[in-house]
Amino acid sequence: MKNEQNTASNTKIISKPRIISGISFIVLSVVLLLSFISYLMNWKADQSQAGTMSDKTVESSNLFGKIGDWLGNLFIFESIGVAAFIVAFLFFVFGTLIFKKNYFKPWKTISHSLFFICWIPIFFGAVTNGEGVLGGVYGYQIMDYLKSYIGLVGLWMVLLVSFVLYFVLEFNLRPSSIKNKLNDINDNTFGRLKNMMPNSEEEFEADEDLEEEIIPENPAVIETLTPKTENDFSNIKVTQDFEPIKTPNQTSFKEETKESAPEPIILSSATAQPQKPVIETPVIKSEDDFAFNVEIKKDEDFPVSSEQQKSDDLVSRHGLYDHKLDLAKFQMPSVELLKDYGNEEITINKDELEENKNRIVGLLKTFNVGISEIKATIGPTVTLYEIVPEAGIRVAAIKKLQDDIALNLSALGIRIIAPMPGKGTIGIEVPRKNPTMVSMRSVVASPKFQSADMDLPIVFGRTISNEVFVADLAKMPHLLMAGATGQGKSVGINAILTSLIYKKHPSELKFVMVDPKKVELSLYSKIERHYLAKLPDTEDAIITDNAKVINTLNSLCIEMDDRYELLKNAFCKNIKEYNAKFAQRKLNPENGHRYLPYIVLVVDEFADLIMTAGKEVEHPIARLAQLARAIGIHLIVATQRPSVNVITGMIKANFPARVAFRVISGVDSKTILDSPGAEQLVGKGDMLYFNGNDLTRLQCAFVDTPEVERIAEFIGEQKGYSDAYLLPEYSGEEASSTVGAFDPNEKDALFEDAARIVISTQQGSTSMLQRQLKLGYNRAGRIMDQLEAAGVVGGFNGAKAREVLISDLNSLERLFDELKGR
Ligand SMILES: Nc1ncnc2c1ncn2[C@@H]1O[C@H](COP(=O)(O)OP(=O)(O)OP(=O)(O)O)[C@@H](O)[C@H]1O
Repeated sequence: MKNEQNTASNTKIISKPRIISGISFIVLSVVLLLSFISYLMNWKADQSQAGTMSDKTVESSNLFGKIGDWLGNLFIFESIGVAAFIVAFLFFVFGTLIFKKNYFKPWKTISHSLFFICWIPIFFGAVTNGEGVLGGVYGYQIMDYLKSYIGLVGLWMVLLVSFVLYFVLEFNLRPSSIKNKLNDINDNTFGRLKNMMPNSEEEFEADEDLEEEIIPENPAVIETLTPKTENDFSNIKVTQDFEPIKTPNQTSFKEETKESAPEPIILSSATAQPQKPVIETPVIKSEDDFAFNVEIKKDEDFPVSSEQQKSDDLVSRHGLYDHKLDLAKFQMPSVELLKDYGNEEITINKDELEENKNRIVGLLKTFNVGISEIKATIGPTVTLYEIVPEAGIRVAAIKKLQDDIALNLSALGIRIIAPMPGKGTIGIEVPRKNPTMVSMRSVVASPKFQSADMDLPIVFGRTISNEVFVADLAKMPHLLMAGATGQGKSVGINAILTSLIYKKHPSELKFVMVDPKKVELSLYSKIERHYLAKLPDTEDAIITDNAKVINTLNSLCIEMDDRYELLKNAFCKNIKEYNAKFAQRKLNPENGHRYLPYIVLVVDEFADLIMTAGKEVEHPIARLAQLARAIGIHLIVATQRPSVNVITGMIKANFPARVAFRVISGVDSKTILDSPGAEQLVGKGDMLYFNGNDLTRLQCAFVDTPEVERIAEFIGEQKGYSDAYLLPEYSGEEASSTVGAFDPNEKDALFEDAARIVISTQQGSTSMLQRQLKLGYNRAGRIMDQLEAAGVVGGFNGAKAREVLISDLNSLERLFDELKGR
């Protein structure tokens, strides 16, 4: 309807003079065409009549009489020979253009025509050497002129070269496109011929070869597009009422049906070259014994892409790819390997409970804080007293009493949570006199952990309400741990590693272990050929030398980049999708695809590393922390000294999940958790877990060294891989040059504004800073260097913009605070 209206309005726009001139041009083109044809047929007679226009006694043999003669003589004989037909054609083109019909592209048509109007007469002049009318006088004379200058051979060369050049320039012909065209022709003709022979083995192989040639990189992704047009025949139903068409002869309608039905097109993502599949045509035999081929497109008729077909075939022959097959007999460690520490049931000491309650109530009363309700929840290490204050009592007033309450209860580790998140209460955590130990065995055996449907489940221990607490490292996606010496950090790391080992097969998980203290992680060397990753040509998988850490971190960055490349080629968003696709045999190992295990980097004493290697360690860690989550590299970084020069803003910004064991001061607690509280913990695995939003107090599960040893031995005794998982080689020269340390005194006045612009636009570009802040290049460049030194952006990256290392403005503000504190 809309189209009709459009056409109607289009017709109305054409004015009468336009119609008249359009028709005139078209009529003139027809007159010219017929006159020229007629002239060519009788040119000798017609030519002899030239100049007898006014003589009525002389009769013309041209279709258009003497005018026809005259036109033919003028355009063909006296000028451009048969190229005159192009003039007639141009008149026709002008006519259609006046009618606003876009049958021809005006400038292209004119330029093509002009070329041939020049070339054809000379060509025919050279072929006929001036005999006849094909080249016209113009053609002959130009040819003659050229011949006298450049000779006959030169003339032909000019003609040929100009002809070839014309095609090359006009149609943008290049050797590659010619090859593609030839392939197309080959595909369309020979391919079709082959397709006409169903079940032919050669046909399948040929297609497969062709497919492989076209999509070498990623043969897996082929989309099938089914054009849904008005002509789509998918809804045609052959019913019993169908009356066969009766014709006396044997007739086939196959050709006709094919023409009208649109053919499905297979578009390969790599080449986007359409290929036409064969559609089977059922043959209906009519009474009259003629073959009537009807095409019915059913869903199953739509071709499955050959890659899909291939992977389906492979899966049906060999089943899904099993990454565990190399170590098919590997036995996961049993819970029995962990020590049973006896009864872990929480015993309620009513006297202790009552005493604490009375003290709290009494104390609050002396400070005029009325309580309407009090409730106790007993956990393994602390008891949580939840208070509902009387109406009108300010939370801040209770918060202020924290020290007084602690003093009065004469207990370490009192923590006041005012208000309790999600509840209308105030929480007071009071450590128990006899805490219950949480064994690793009890939490590993718990249904919550056993049935945890997570990529990298970690069972930390138990919450304040004695529930098993399980978190997914893959979601964190990196973990920062801090705690003063002797407070349970090493046990915590062992608990994390043990949880992962209990849940993941060696083919699914690899650890890169950095242990500057040399003794903490040495137990794990026994599982080197099962669970550890290392640099090629290194002896020990567990890295104790700080110089080697830099190489390993940079090698992990290369592994990360390689993995991103693999994911990109496989059109996958994350490692999970990628591995699933690999298991379905959709990714060809010959193209570098492989099953990707998760890699967990564990750094036991980060402070030590930062002190010795500084930015050289900080940069790759920050880079990994920022980018590695999608490709399955996760970081666990632990430190004894949570000071700001160890846990820098750049590190903190990229580690949303944090664990704090007991720390020495409130400042340390603020550094690690962004809030106080960790200094109030009681130690021995009492910890706070911060997931970026909520703070949860947990009792870490206890796993002793002999238990870890037993697990490592159990795994180490089993058949492993021939070597540890090898990381990509890294040669130190690749290390990027770094700018000096950030100096707050030399900070540009616009430093913070510039940082905010960079973070909000996520573009580390100097010219963008120039534009936004209206600065000269030098100053913008200086600010960019300062941003790099502060860890806001990455190093200079050639022509590309610098990598932005901080993802949001909140993290940036925290970095500013931290920089001010330096
Ligand atoms: N979850 C826990 N449950 C019970 N006791 C614990 C727990 N964690 C630690 N402990 C006790 O605290 C001691 C010290 O723990 P751990 O070795 O983990 O400390 P650390 O923080 O690693 O110290 P360092 O940094 O000096 O190595 C342990 O030997 C153990 O007795």
